[in-house]
Amino acid sequence: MHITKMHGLGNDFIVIEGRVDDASALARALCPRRLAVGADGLLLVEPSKRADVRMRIINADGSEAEMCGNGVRCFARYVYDRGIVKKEEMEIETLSGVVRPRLIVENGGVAAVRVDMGVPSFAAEDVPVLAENALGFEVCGVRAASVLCGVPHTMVLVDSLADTDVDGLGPRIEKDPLFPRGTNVNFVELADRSTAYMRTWERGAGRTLACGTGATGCAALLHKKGLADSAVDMHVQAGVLHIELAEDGRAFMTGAAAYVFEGETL
Ligand SMILES: N[C@@H](CCC[C@H](N)C(=O)O)C(=O)O
Repeated sequence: MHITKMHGLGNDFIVIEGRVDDASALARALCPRRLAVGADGLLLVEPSKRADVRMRIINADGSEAEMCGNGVRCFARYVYDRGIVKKEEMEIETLSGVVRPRLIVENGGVAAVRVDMGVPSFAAEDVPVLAENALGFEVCGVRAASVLCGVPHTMVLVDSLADTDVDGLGPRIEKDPLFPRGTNVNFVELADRSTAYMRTWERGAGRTLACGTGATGCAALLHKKGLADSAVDMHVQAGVLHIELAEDGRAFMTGAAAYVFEGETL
């Protein structure tokens, strides 16, 4: 099987075209690090009746997620570079709806990708604890807030990321009964109104180096709480995601999408 390895700020994916019989089993076979190719998830390229192309994201543990922010930037670059979609602005169908990436092309190459991520939701049907959500609620002994940005996210504001036990607290919050679908967990240290630092523990993938839907959802939460402006640089471990929040609630994420290698599985 032909595979392409890509990453968005260190959040890495194996991109596969063509029919896959058991995507969950394939993710569990290919994603383990050291033992296989190694990745946070699979991105499957499929035809779409509603958009230019369809993206499926399968987490490393075999579960299927509704959306993936870093993944959709990689995916957009992939389908553009291969002529599967011959447009710099395209529509990609995901399980959470249609997202709209725009490729930023410089000197004939894709320098970055800006994605219209839609409107992050704080609605009662999307996040389980709306009444307290805007100001935070208690989970696993810490204050948190939730947002749906394609996938469910929980944000914990911390004074110091260096003093935060991401690997200890992350999996406990991910599986807390408060979140029937599970949740991604983002620990955020706010530096000023337009700069934040974050570390993420992902549902179905564990600790990752970056999370696009997480950065977008957290910027939207910070803005909603009055703690941040409408443009925020979210610093993840391997770089920066720039998030812009429009008056109508839409969120735009801009960041890199890079190739690692291509190859054939044995
Ligand atoms: N890393 C992604 C999110 C991938 C899905 C997530 N693990 C989930 O199950 O919700 C991103 O960049 O958004």
